[in-house]
Parts: sequence; structure tokens; C-alpha cells
Amino acid sequence: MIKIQNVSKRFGDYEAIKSVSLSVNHGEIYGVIGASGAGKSTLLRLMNLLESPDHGEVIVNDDSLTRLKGRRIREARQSIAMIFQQYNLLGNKTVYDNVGVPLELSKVPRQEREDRVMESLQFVGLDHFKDQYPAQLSGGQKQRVAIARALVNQPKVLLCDEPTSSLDPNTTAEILTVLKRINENFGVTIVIVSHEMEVIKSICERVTVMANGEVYETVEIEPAGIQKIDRSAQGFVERLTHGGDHHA
Ligand SMILES: Nc1ncnc2c1ncn2[C@@H]1O[C@H](COP(=O)(O)OP(=O)(O)OP(=O)(O)O)[C@@H](O)[C@H]1O
Repeated sequence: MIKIQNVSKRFGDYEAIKSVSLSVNHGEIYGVIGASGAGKSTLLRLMNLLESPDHGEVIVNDDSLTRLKGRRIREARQSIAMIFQQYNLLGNKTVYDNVGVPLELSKVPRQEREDRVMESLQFVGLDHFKDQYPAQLSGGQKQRVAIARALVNQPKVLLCDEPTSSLDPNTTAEILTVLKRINENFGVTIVIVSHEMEVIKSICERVTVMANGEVYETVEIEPAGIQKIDRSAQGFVERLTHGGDHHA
């Protein structure tokens, strides 16, 4: 469960997030969509305090991240994993070592580390690539390694920042299938930021449309609800995406 309550964030004079409130249910796959500069990534980064808010409260899994301090905040943040558009793998480490990084940081003993890394790699179907380096992999494979790394600490929440935006449609579908399996098999709550309505529609239960640092609307995506999105939100999103309604 994630609760964002009246959260604001400024970068200098620019107000990137303007008193935003939203709530993601436990076990939900939730989308955030909007044009470039709408504040989607900033909102996502506020959910694990990669950005700290100027005002408001961020609650994840019943912990108020904005109130916790020291060790307690580090523990709370360990249950929140993140993946990125550009994968953020370490080029000088093998696939195996990349996936093991979070376990090394949290000082998990070697044998347990080995088991968990291999389990994670098997889950994304890349155990036989364990000795390769990121440069030897395709974009989809790199994202699957990043997903294995995100899973290795058994997170409750997975934040995805444009996870398929550098991938072709087939690879996009593969990655979305992996995310769906993570949600179904482990009950992980997933938040996906994307500018692609097709991605959001294919996997999310609800979507928040952001515009100019604010929530424009939040709608449900169910078989019967897709029409509602088509009428109310998608036109708006397309206008934003193609109309350059950006603050700059
Ligand atoms: N660290 C930062 N310093 C200064 N300005 C920032 C910083 N991070 C984001 N911004 C600005 O805040 C606004 C929102 O950025 P954000 O990345 O959240 O938007 P977005 O909707 O994710 O867009 P995109 O899809 O282009 O990434 C943008 O105008 C951006 O330039």
C-alpha cells in the first residue's frame, strides 16, 4: 500500500509536484501517465524518497517514510525496489554480480546470496547468462537482469520508471508479462510510469493522469472501463503528448 498525501516538490523556483495525493492498494498494478515534464518520474522517486518532498507525507507498507529516521528508514526502503528505462546495470560486473549487489550491500551471507541470485535469475529466465556482461545482452535481457536485481531483496513494492520505453513492441510485451508474473506470484505492488497508453492499458488496474505537476484524474482500467479511459483521458493524454504542453 502506498499513500501520497498533499506532497509537493520544488526544484529551485519550479514546482514539479503540486500538492499531489493518491493511494495505491496492496497488490495492485498502478499506472502513472502524462506528457514529458508532467512530473511522473519525480512522483515515482518520491515514493521511495529518492526525492524528498518539501511538504506532505509518503506512507509505504504502513511506514511513514517522511517520519522515519536512520536504520528504520533504510529497512523500510529495502522493501521498495525500482527499475529504470536505461536499466542502470554496472557494465564492469557480470549479470550474476549485478543481481547480487543489493544482497552484498545488506550483508547477506555468501551461500544465501548465491541461492537468491540464482532463484531471481531463473525467474526472469536468464540463469544461463549469469557470466555474461551487460554489453553482451539485448535491451530486453538487460531489463530482465534489472528486474532480477530488483527482486533479489524480496520487495513488497516495485517502482518502474518507463521500463519499456527503450524496447520494441515484442520485447515490451515480454517485460510486461514478467511484471505481471511478479505481481501474481509474489503479490508485489507495482507502480509503472509510462507515456504509452498501450503499456498502461495492457497491465494496470488504475491509472493516474498527471499534467503540470498535478493529478488530472485517476481512472480504473477494467474490460468495461477501457472505454471510459478512451473518452475521458486518452484524448487528453494524446493532446499533451503531441501538443507540447510543457512548462519550458
Ligand atoms: N533534479 C532536478 N533538478 C531540476 N529540475 C528537475 C529535476 N528533476 C526533475 N526536474 C524538472 O521537473 C519537471 C518534472 O520532471 P519529471 O522527470 O518528473 O517529468 P516526467 O513527467 O517524468 O517527464 P519525462 O517523461 O520527460 O521524464 C521537469 O520540468 C524537469 O525538468
